[in-house]
Amino acid sequence: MEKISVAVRFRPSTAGDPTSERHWRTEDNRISLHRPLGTPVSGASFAFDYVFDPNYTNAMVYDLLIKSIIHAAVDGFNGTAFAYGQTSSGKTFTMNGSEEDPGIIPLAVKDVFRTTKLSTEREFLIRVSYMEIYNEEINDLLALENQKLPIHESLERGVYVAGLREEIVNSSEQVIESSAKDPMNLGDLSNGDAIRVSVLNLVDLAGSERIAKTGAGGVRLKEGKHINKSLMILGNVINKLSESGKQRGHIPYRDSKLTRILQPALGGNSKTSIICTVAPEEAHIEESRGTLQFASRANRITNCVQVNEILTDAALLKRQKLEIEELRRKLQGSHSEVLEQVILKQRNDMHKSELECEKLAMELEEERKARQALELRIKEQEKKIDNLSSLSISYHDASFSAQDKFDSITMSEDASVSRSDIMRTPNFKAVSDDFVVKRRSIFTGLDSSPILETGDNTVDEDLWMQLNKGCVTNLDMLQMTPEMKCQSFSSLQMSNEPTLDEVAKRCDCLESECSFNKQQLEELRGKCNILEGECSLLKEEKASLMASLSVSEQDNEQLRTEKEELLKELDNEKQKLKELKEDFRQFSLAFSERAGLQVSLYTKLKAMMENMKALKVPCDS
Ligand SMILES: Nc1ncnc2c1ncn2[C@@H]1O[C@H](COP(=O)(O)OP(=O)(O)OP(=O)(O)O)[C@@H](O)[C@H]1O
Repeated sequence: MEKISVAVRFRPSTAGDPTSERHWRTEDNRISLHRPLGTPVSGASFAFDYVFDPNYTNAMVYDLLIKSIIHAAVDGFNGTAFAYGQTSSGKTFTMNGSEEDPGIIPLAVKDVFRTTKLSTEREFLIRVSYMEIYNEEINDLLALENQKLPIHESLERGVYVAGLREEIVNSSEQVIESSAKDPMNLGDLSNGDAIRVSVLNLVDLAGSERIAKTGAGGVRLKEGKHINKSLMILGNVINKLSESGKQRGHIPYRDSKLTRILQPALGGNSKTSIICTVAPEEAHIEESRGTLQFASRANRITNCVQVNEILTDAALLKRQKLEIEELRRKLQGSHSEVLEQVILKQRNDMHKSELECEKLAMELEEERKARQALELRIKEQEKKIDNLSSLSISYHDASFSAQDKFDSITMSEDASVSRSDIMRTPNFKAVSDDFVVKRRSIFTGLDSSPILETGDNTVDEDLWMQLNKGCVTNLDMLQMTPEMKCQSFSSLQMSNEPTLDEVAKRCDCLESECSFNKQQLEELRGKCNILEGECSLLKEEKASLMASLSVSEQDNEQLRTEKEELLKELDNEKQKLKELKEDFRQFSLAFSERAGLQVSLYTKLKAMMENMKALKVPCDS
């Protein structure tokens, strides 16, 4: 996008009119209208790309405003420069200039030839046409028979005047001086390459003043009306284009020949500069304000500029080959492959996480089993503890009954050994010499009371046996240690069943084991919870992976479709290329046939001429 450049140019005031200084004041690129006393008029201050006061020469105006357009035209961009302003404000002076101060058209023409000659890489063909728009009719000024020419539009040429003569020129001297409209085609002929064709319009418009002000009548009035209409539509087009996109609406390019021809220059594909000429005198203030408003609106227009290329068959072939290569490259390095890799990676990731999930599930299962086993073991141990406890209680009861019995047979001299002491700590209290078993040779009649009223602290062997109810005891040992203390008694008593001490110890042991197992169980539960959490996280991850996989697969599907379309396009292009090659071949054939025909015609003509000459000779003689 490129803005239209707009400059305002003041011509010198007519001799002896000092009023201009008082009204228009310029400062850099600003102009403002002031009252005779010097106060600024509101709404009459303007800013442009350039403001040229009368001190600026045409060459300076050209350098600052037009030169870049001319150089761009040589590079293949369309260019337009036109002057707009009321009669006698200096349009023609600006566009054509004088001998001493050549205007934009001669300066541009010279510059075109100078620039094209400097170019060593490209060849140029310069064609010039020259026309006027008069009463909404287009007349060719190079071929006066070409009148009322129509405007056509085509894809290759855009908008153009059909039938307008175009002269090929090789130097600036050959270019016909113009004062109306001067479109110049700059064709860049580079062998085998695309041809750049740019159109340079250099336009000198008619005066923009209102027709009533001219006081014209008759033919002049009709002419004025057309000019007026044409410029009014130019104003409308500029107005519309200066508005923002939505408000813009329809642009009435087709309402006049001028706007139709200038269409590319106004909001189209062209670099455009407008020079608005202003007459500085007081009498022209209103017209000047109108010109400045026009300029101000034009300054808001943006064009869309691009190089114009026309392709020769060879260039077209080359271009299409490049396009096909490009399409192929696109297909090879297409995004779909990248996406496929992404999908593959996602699948791998998903597979990994599935495996991890399975592993975790197995671990969890093992942990669960271990927990169950542990719980079972704990239960068994608790049962055992219960059993042992009950056993301990029953044994305790039993020991008490035994004790009671012993109490009755023990001639205890130490009353300090109490029942409760024996119950709590059966081996704790040492009872000295209070009970000693003594072997007896003959023992009978023990049923009711095996305790002998011997008066001493010994019992015989059989009694001992009966009291112990078959416990295996080494009585020899007992005999050998007849003075064995009560402390040994319990071991004798419980040779086959655990002692209370052992039971208590075992209980303690089992309890500690149980509490350790419980602790372990707690730890396992915690571990299980963590594993379950991890497992659910993995499940979530899996779900999101599945979702992204399905999105990727959709993308892939779309890309596959695109790829297929591209392949179809490629096939079409190949087909076109084939057809073009065929056309080219046909064309070459036709061309060579024509060349042959021309040669034979030439030979025939030559022969005829010679015949005629031969016939003529006898006549003269
Ligand atoms: N910048 C300038 N410096 C010197 N003289 C100028 C300048 N601009 C215009 N003039 C003179 O002013 C007069 C009117 O200028 P010109 O003929 O260019 O006006 P115009 O706008 O083309 O008028 P019209 O619309 O009738 O063709 C001419 O004599 C011209 O030489």
